Amino acid sequence: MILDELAAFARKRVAADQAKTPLADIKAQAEAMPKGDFRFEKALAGKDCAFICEVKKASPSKGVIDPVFDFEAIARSYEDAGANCVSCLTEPNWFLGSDEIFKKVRKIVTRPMIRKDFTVDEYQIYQAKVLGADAVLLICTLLDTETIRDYIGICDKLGMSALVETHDAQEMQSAVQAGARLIGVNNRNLKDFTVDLGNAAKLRNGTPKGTVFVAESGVSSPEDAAALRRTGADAILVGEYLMRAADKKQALHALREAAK
Ligand SMILES: O=C(O)c1ccccc1NCC(=O)[C@H](O)[C@H](O)COP(=O)(O)O
Repeated sequence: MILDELAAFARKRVAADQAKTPLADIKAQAEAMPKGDFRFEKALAGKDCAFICEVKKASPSKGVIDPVFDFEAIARSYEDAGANCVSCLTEPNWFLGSDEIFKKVRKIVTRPMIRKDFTVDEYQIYQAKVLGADAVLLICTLLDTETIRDYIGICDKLGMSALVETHDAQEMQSAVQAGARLIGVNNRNLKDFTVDLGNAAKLRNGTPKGTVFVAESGVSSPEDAAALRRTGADAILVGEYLMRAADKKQALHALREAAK
């Protein structure tokens, strides 16, 4: 399964990074920074549907999405379009992302940013903080409940948000038990890449009151955004649709209008 490969490669990357900068050092760097104010989750908790706009060149399911990938121009257009938050992939092998891209996007974007990677080690949370991230992704398929709780605890100390991603009822239960405040439902099945926008609707009721609920993946039209909003999404994470849009400002405007 691709997720196992992504996780195995993430562990290798962590080992290589640790050889250069040990855990104690990256942790000290992160803890010396001003504590964040959880602005990622706050930015998604308004009364209107919020949008997390993603910067990604490629994905395992789609291959290369944007061969030109002028990520600085993309970042500028998301900023100008009023994205509530920005997601930036740093996974290098399948998504063709990098920490360097994240840092450059960070310089352009004033909105809260999530470092989108496959978190398998606490090291990556400290690394994300040092990169300037406001949030990290914790995928339930890759982490047990206890580990998710521990990682949320690390994020809390740093003032960062944790977007805890689920795909089924069991994972939703794990996210809730771990104390997640920001829960995503991935509409894409990461085992076979099929997309079912109904997945978010199916799992919406499993989230406790006060949780910020994010519908992730598979939005390919304003009608999709409208449907997800009707199911109770507080926020929608959109990647490919915006990446392929020639006019990102207009595309985000249309999604926002539809989700009113
Ligand atoms: O998108 C994939 O192919 C994929 C495969 C394996 C693990 C994760 C994957 N996607 C990561 C994402 O979370 C999406 O980039 C994100 O939800 C946006 O999805 P979309 O709007 O469909 O581009």
